[in-house]
Amino acid sequence: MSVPRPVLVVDFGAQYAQLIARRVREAKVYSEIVPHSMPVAEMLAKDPAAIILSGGPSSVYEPGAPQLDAKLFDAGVPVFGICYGFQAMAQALGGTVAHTGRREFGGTALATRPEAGVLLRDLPAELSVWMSHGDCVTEAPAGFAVTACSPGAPVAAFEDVAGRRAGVQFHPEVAHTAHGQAMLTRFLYDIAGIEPTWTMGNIIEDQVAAIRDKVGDKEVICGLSGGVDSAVAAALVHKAVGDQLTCVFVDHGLLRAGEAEQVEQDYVAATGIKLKVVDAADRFLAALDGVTDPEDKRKIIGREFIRVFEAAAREVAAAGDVEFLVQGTLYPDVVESGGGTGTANIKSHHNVGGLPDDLKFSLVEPLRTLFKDEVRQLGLSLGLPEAMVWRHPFPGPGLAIRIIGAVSADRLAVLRAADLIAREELTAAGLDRDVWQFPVVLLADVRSVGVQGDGRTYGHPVVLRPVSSEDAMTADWSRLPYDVIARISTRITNEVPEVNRVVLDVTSKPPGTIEWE
Ligand SMILES: Nc1ncnc2c1ncn2[C@@H]1O[C@H](COP(=O)(O)OP(=O)(O)OP(=O)(O)O)[C@@H](O)[C@H]1O
Ligand SMILES: O=c1[nH]c(=O)c2[nH+]cn([C@@H]3O[C@H](COP(=O)(O)O)[C@@H](O)[C@H]3O)c2[nH]1
Ligand SMILES: NC(=O)CC[C@H](N)C(=O)O
Ligand SMILES: [Mg+2]
Repeated sequence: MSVPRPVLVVDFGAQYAQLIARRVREAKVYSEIVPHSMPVAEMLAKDPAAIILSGGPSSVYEPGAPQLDAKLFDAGVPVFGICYGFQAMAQALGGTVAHTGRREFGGTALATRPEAGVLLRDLPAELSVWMSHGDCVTEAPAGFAVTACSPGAPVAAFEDVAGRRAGVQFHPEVAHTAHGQAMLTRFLYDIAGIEPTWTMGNIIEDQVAAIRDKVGDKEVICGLSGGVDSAVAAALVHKAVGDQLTCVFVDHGLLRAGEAEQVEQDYVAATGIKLKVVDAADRFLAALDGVTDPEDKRKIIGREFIRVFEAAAREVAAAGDVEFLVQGTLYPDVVESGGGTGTANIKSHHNVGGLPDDLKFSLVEPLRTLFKDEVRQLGLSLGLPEAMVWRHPFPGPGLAIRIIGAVSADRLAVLRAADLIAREELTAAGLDRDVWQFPVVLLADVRSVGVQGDGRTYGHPVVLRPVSSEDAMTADWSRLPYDVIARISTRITNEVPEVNRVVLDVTSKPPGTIEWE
């Protein structure tokens, strides 16, 4: 298999390094992330087609800030700097970076001179871009044309087209920057001269080869949830090692109505992969008894999953232990669990931060650097049914992190009933594909007074949390039609006796997250 020349994304500790790599893939160009600490000679040894310098939390002029070795520019490789990378590039090439006291965060108006370069050509002269900076470039290096400015950044973009170098203060990689993808492709195709030849097919080939290499002739189990990520991971592993794979579906008692039955029937029918179903509801509920702290719940669930996989592995293996566990882990699971370069722990996803310390399996996670929409495309390429590929995400810890308070069988039954109504009404309104995910949350320790049938009630509220998103990294609350919300509210309060109030969550992410715990 020939390895294409990579576009290297040099990570300066950015929130969005993976997002840059993902946008490059979207432009059908192969990319790899490398740490800023990698020596330039090592970067150049990879024969990069171009180099993109990411953002980062430091200030270039502070002692100890990650520096850019000017030797990078001697090799003639095309370079694109973003935010910190733009500032580091300016400094290394003799421009000036300063702290002017004017910070810009979020949507910012950009005034451009499209004709002065290539990057912004044919784009509007006024653009709304996403900024996140406190420092700015006040003077471009010699030989660079200034192609844009904003109220807080006198030099918001520069280009040296002949030298195949450009940079921007804003973030073209985030969905909120207008024409961001167009700018990145301009750099890749028109400045760096790269041909768009890389496809998802390459991911499949590469991963299948890597899995074969890692697993050899050993037995493998895969945690299968019925969600798209594990279905795609299992399909890849099945392609690589065939019948050495057994999938294990854990019914932990925290599932939604009808879910276990659906996985048991549909999955095997659609894929023909061996499936083992484990009923582990009692042990999960016992382990969660009385636990209210979200992180405690997540760690307990992560541990119990592994214990169940271990027991299942002992039954699956004809001889000896099963060494490998496949999980459908995606990049947002990793970065939210604090697994990025210097990133914070937001919540421990059960399959990453919630894994027990004594984990003995070697993990096989072919989707670990990808985002959900890429995984969906992969699923379609692998021939999985549309209904499986477009299913809304459902978190592994299930309804346990949608009951705010301790988890019990009674509370689960209440939430399950309310959740089913919300799902039914969303589907009936034909809105499934307009919504990314629709958690229903039970505020189990909160009660409020109501009046029903002329009598007083003292019941629990549920929260409707429909959101729109592209990759779960950021999200907004879905503007569902009021009549759909009204129907859901009426049905829940009529049909679920314990619930006498329905509220709507109108928080974006950030500052909220999608799930409440
Ligand atoms: N009930 C379950 N039984 C077995 N494995 C599970 C279960 N729930 C989650 N997992 C494992 O944990 C991984 C992460 O869960 P996650 O919910 O993020 O992915 P998914 O369920 O595959 O896809 P989706 O995000 O669409 O729900 C899964 O890919 C799977 O390997
Ligand atoms: O498998 C999972 N295990 C987990 O522990 C977990 N926590 C959150 N999620 C899902 O991840 C996405 C982002 O969630 P948040 O905005 O709530 O952080 C959303 O799609 C969430 O449903 C999880 N999935
Ligand atoms: N997002 C970034 O890369 C920020 C760069 C630098 N820390 C600044 O504040 O200007
Ligand atoms: Mg899931």
